[in-house]
Amino acid sequence: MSLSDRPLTPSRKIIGLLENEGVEWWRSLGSKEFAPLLFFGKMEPGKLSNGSYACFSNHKNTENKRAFLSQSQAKHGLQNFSFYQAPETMGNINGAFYMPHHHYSSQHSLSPERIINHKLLGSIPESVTIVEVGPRDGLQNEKEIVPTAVKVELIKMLVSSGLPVVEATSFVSPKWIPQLADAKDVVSAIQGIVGSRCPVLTPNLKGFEAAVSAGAKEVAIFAAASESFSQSNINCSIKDSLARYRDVALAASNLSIPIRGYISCVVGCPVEGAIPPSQVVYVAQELLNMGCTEISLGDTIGVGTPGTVIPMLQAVLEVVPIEKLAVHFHDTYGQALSNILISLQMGIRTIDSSVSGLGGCPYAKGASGNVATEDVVYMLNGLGVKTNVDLRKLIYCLQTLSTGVFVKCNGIVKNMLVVGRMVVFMALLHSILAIYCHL
Ligand SMILES: CC(C)(COP(=O)([O-])OP(=O)([O-])OC[C@H]1O[C@@H](n2cnc3c(N)ncnc32)[C@H](O)[C@@H]1OP(=O)([O-])[O-])[C@@H](O)C(=O)NCCC(=O)NCCSC(=O)C[C@@](C)(O)CC(=O)[O-]
Repeated sequence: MSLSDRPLTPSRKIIGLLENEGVEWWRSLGSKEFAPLLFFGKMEPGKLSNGSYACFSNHKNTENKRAFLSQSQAKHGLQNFSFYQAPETMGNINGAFYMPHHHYSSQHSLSPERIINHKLLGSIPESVTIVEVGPRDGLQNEKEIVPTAVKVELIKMLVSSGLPVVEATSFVSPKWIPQLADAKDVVSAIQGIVGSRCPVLTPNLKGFEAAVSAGAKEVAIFAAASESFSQSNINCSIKDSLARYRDVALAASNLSIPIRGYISCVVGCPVEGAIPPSQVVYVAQELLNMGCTEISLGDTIGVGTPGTVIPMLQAVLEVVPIEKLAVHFHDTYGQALSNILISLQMGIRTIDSSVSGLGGCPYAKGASGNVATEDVVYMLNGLGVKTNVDLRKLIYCLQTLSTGVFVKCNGIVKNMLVVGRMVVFMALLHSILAIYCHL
């Protein structure tokens, strides 16, 4: 679950209108606290009962102030409320979202000096590189195929939020992953992008050559620490995969193309269960030897806890320099942030994540999405760690995902491109409710 999906809780209770005029008006009613709020789903008046006021306003509405509701009004007035809509936001959903103009701001109460000297925080790096994997890891897992133009738009929005690396797609067999069959078009369309690196996955030389001719400047190969997972994911043994990857790595090195190496199932496999750190170490050493510039350790099915992740990281750190390591956690059991925190405490500076927690793994049934990028950024902001990511822009991207372009529903992003379809549905629902209430 990402920030945007969470229900209102007492700790997230304050609802504010973020236009100055509205805030002043609200203040005059006695409210002292303001915070941006974002939520999805139908809003229940009861959840607004926080001793404050619920306020919704359409910025274009000259009757702006009347759109504010007092708490008691809110209880009765929400079925047809107008809501704040940022000028740049598309869509209109009855009770669906509230666009914040402000950052979510997580704060810390320690000065930089105190953080450095703190016994638990002192080893956390000053800055972290976030590798956004949503367009690849997220979209490869969607049941419906997302149109190329939408993918490209998503990548551009992610880049514009300041993410330094946005993994764009995979040059894999379209028979295996039809969702990414348009890899060539996606890569061609993002050629003008500046400011972020956009690597792509390549499972073999065929994929590597296609990626390079489409314009890819960085690639990633993906091995596994589990024999069964290697078979189901890339249809060969670990040993054979490493042989294939040596060819790719050599070709990449000849063209001075940086190559990242993934290792899947670093703590657990859907078939084999617990994976011993020694298996991860073996694959990591091989990837390093063939020239990988970075190694990303994937808890593919999200079963790791600090109890398994720490020994695995300690073992890998014996062979891979820390600056070459990245971590890639899925959030099946809500352990991703704790695993990231301990990775940071161990000095790791590269974190993979996926906007809105998109993802899963086509070959690991039940694996939930990657840790949500917005949650990672929120935590890092709170720790005073620099990421270069503008959380407001990221949230805007996420909202576009959830409203104009996709609708997120029970953890699955369904490609809708159907603001229209949705609005019609909502209008119908609204009419039915109105008739029902009238009767
Ligand atoms: C590896 C293969 C290709 C082997 O697939 P295969 O069927 O064993 O290979 P093949 O060499 O026998 O080829 C079969 C067909 O695929 C074609 N082919 C072969 N290679 C390519 C290519 N590169 N691009 C396009 N087409 C390709 C090839 O030309 C042939 O076409 P046909 O003659 O039948 O018409 C296949 O198993 C595959 O594509 N697997 C992809 C699996 C995948 O993408 N998994 C998800 C990514 S990994 C992941 O998500 C984990 C990660 C990274 O996020 C970290 C974590 O969380 O753990």
